Amino acid sequence: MSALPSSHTPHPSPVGTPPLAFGAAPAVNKSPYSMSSQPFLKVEGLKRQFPQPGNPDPAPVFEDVHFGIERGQFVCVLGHSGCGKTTILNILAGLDDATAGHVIMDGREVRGPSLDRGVVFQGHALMPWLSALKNVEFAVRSRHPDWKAQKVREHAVKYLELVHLGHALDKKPAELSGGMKQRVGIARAFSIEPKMLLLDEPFGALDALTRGSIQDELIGIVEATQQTVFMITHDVDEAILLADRIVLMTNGPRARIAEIVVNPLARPRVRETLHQQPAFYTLRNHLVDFLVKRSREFQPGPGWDAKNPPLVHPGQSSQPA
Ligand SMILES: Nc1ncnc2c1ncn2[C@@H]1O[C@H](COP(=O)(O)OP(=O)(O)OP(=O)(O)O)[C@@H](O)[C@H]1O
Repeated sequence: MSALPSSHTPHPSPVGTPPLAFGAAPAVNKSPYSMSSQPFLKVEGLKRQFPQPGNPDPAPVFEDVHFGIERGQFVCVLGHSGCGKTTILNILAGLDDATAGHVIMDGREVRGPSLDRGVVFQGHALMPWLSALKNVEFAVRSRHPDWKAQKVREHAVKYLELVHLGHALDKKPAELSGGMKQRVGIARAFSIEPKMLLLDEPFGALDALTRGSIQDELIGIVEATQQTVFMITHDVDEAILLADRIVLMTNGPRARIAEIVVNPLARPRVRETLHQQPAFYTLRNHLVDFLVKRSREFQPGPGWDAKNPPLVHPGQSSQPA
């Protein structure tokens, strides 16, 4: 147990809090080439084991997981099904407890759900009896219980407009398409202006066209707010489009972080022209090669250190993170 102050709050929902006003970004270290020794989010020695009936000591899903995220960084995690990505996200959200290790965010140990962290899951998790607006207002009120109704409404509308849902404020989830529901979920998570946004394959169930347009909206909001993001995806192109860094996990059980890949593609990134950048295919091939081959055959080489996974610049030599 760490002596650090806990970031646990009595709020039951992990929907988020505002360390920064919308548009007023803090100083951000977005350099893809440096990582401070005390990053904004620090994951140390994380391990998760799920004891089973008759087997109290099964192989852990993952172990010895260490990484950091700087404030304002967008980090994607890639790895095969079952390596523990969602479990890691749940632990970051404070919705699950690690068997060993801990997570420090902004100097405090994560020990439960908090409005400091907004979560968007693949399933939209909206309240079906409330309109899009009321769903977002509910989150805003939980974050700002002292705000008057008009202020709550204006704040909620602002975020729904950012995801182009200004015309659908009064529609209930059953009246919205899958993409629109995910947009409401994204507006809700951003509306409480969390210190950290956790996205668990939020676009996994959407068709390619809808997925592309929501990705574009996400890029716009993240750039405007300098939001710190941890996102799970199975889509290599999505990771290349969105991430500053891509965490590559080996297959489970006993999954670990093999390496952390630095995305060299300049921002702002435009989906339609990204593949024209010379570094695009080097990066893409590197990620696909990992998923197809190296994720299952991973053998730590000499000098590989779980506490300091190599920071890889595809096409160049690697260095410790
Ligand atoms: N509550 C639980 N009890 C027992 N086993 C669990 C529990 N939660 C997760 N697991 C197991 O942990 C492993 C990792 O699950 P997790 O969902 O984190 O993987 P993942 O990498 O996110 O997979 P996917 O990409 O398919 O979503 C799986 O084998 C899963 O069955």
